[in-house]
Amino acid sequence: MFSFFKKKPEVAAPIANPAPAEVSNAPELVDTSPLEQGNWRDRLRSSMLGRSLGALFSGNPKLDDALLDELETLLLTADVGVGATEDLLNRLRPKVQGREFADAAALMAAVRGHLLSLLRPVEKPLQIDSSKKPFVMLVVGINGAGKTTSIGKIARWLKLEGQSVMLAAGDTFRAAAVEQLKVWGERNQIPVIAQTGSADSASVIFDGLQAARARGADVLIADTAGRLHTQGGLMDELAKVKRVLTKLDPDAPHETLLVLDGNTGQNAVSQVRQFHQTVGLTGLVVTKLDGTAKGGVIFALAREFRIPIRFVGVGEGLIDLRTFDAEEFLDGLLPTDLGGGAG
Ligand SMILES: Nc1nc2c(ncn2[C@@H]2O[C@H](COP(=O)(O)OP(=O)(O)OP(=O)(O)O)[C@@H](O)[C@H]2O)c(=O)[nH]1
Repeated sequence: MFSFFKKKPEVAAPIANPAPAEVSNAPELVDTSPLEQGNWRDRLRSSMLGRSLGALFSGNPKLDDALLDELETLLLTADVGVGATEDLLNRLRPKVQGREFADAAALMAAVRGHLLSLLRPVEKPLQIDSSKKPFVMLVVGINGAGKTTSIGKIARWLKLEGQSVMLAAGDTFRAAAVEQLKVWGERNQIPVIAQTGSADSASVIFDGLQAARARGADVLIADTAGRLHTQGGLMDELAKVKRVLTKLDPDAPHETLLVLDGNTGQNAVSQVRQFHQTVGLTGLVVTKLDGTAKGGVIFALAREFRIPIRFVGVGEGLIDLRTFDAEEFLDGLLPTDLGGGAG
């Protein structure tokens, strides 16, 4: 018998199931503009990778081995990772030695082309499969990565796309996280299923799925408590959440998203590995790329795991989410003012 039948779920927001047409008129929505795909450059320009590549390639430097050594150091420092850096350098070195690049801008264009080829395979936007009703998204990650904030942003985006969304407050460790989720829900008229005094995340999420089914919601997004990927017991709890969901829907969750702080550096690689082993990830969200994140870890992750990057977080506000677009990301990250053939 499951202990999660004992607690009575609490619904923290109006149980409205608005038709898509009502959504954009809902007065509670703070901002009804869709996700902006523009202004990536504004948001990403302070990243270390962008700034240091700009400095390296400006002033038309001599194209030689010393420049490539500097490029190598720069990429490693910006968390691009040893594998991805070596791949790039192994391609560039013979071309630089054979004087195939007319100037720094042409070399920069080759760097961009290589980085783009790394990111292309992970540029797979989230698709909500309407045959799964509700489509269940489980959101996991370490403490403070930005899970709850990202859920608020994704929920708002889905609602603007015409989906009816419900949230399950499965972060039962941190009372403030439940409150935070309720605030996101209230602002966007999205029901939030929570339990008072429950320590069992699986229980809340199970209730959430039952409630979402009962109300015919299109999407259920389940928050979970932050945990270190090295904490075996807490990781087991996530596996339990998955098991419990399959009691109601053998295919659930349909999307398991790991939220990663873009400032985490190479540790992100071990986070992805551990979470993937425990819950089988289907997508990544990389947050806080608007700050001074080094910005390179996305390349390391793309090369190592090829798990789709669904979204990136570029700020704390509800609209500060972007569906991952490799070209836009590179345009935002890489310097543009070298002149010549860097386009
Ligand atoms: N600048 C910036 N801040 C962000 C972004 N995403 C989240 N944050 C901030 O990061 C902090 C942590 O976010 P939460 O959403 O509470 O993180 P969490 O993973 O739910 O945290 P736990 O519940 O402790 O595991 C908050 O101050 C957010 O405003 C982002 O894309 N950019």
